[in-house]
Amino acid sequence: MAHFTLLSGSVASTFVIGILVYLLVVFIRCFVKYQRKKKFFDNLPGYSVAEKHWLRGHLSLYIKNNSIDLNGLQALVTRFPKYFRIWFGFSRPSIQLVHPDTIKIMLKTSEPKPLGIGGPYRPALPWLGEGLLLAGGAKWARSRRLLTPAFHFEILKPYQTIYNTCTDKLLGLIDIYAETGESFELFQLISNCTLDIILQCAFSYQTDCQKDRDQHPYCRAISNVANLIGVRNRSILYLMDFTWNMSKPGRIFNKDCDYIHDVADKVIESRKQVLAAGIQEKKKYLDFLDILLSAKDETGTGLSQAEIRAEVDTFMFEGHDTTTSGISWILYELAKNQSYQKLCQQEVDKVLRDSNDFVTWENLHQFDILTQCIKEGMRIHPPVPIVSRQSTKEMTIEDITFPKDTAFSVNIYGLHHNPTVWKDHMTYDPSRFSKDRDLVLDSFAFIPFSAGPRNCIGQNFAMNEEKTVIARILERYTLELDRNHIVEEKIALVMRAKNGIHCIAKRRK
Ligand code: HEM
Repeated sequence: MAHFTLLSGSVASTFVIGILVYLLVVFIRCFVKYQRKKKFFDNLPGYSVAEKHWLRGHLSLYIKNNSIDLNGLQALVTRFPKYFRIWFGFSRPSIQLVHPDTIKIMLKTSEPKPLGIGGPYRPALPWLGEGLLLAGGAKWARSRRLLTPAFHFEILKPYQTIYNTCTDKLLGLIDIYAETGESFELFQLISNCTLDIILQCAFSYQTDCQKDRDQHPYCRAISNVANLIGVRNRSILYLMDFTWNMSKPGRIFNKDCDYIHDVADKVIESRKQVLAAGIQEKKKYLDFLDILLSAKDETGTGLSQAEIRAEVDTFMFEGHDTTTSGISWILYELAKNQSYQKLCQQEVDKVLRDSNDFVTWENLHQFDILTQCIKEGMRIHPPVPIVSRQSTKEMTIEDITFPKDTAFSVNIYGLHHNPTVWKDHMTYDPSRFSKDRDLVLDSFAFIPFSAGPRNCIGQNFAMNEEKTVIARILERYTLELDRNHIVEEKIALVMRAKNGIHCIAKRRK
């Protein structure tokens, strides 16, 4: 018995020693790997290693007041005009690409989005699933092929009626402020209008969201989840799924996600039943859902219910906050630069002179100055300021071979404000985009819609919407900025205004 106890004691201690040795080996390997990674990334251009906090890395230099410090970012772009490295925490280096030469190497690939812990797209995953924005590899390639017909010009043409009728409602609301001369917050009004538009284009969903968005549970849920993605991205506390899911905002997010999925499932189901029953609906246009339901790949296989839902949700997300940001900041620049606003108004008056308050499909191609002003607005205030990728193989950029799994960001804001690419980058000068100007631009110098195989599939939809809404506003009003209100940019998933954009509308006719 004593012999057995002795034996089992020695087996146990050998086992414990074995585990300890194993843990030591794992620890040493991780440590060596980390030291190698640290040495490689520390040696790259960017914030100095001396400024790096042992836990937060360079986060407190880069992020101030819950948002990227734009002056700090500008200083980095000026010092390192091709790319720079930032340590997000002690173990997460990020390479920020800010020049066409470096950006095009990444954007010509279809490298996936970083969806791991701490990745900026991860919080959107429970809502959007593997829709086109977040999918990678073969799944993304198939979806991209199946969804491309949804943005054919024959499909987009009838949406002009939706853009115009939704803008009618918007103008009705601005009229109330114009009558009293009271200043109003532009971002929210535009957001309600673009939500109205995308709800109708995505699945013919009619709501009263422009009048009272918060009264409509679906619209309220969409606003909540979009805001809560930002909340999660800004706090280190919510990095892990379980801390997020247990937190109050996490629980609201999950509840609203379930509700949004439920609504989409019901709409898809009832549309499928109509199709199965062979009922011919009298429709003036095909919405995205119609296209998704009829899409088939080479083998004749269509999209599953979950896939269709993910794409509808992706359109809701990508097709609403982005256009809100674009339209609001373009109008802000026109209100600030009255001479360009006047030039646009003259052009709009001429183009729309016989059109009876309606921007037609043909009109869209007649806006030359307006298009220049829209592009310059999106250069200064890119609606999607940063997009990210995770490399799946080694990549050589500027003679440096970056290891597999490097986190890259295409910093569109940095690119559009890179003084080696854009002279007087802070000056609003729409003539940069004039056809008469012999400025030869690199095709990767101006990329509000990204570029390459993973560029924005909705860019024509977005440009048509922006032109229609802005032309109709300028036809009826002259906008001025409220001098008592300071407007500040805030980089989130889209470019926001910290305290909104307050302006005054004066009726022209
Ligand atoms: C001013 C408006 C818009 C801007 C500035 C914009 C910008 C962008 C950018 C920069 C990307 C690349 C994202 C990334 O790489 O992570 C993107 C992708 C995408 N956008 Fe847009 N977008 C706009 C409007 C729209 C609209 C209206 C829709 C749909 C109705 C849409 C649907 C998408 C989709 C589905 C993707 C993913 C494409 C893919 O990965 O294949 N976007 N957009």
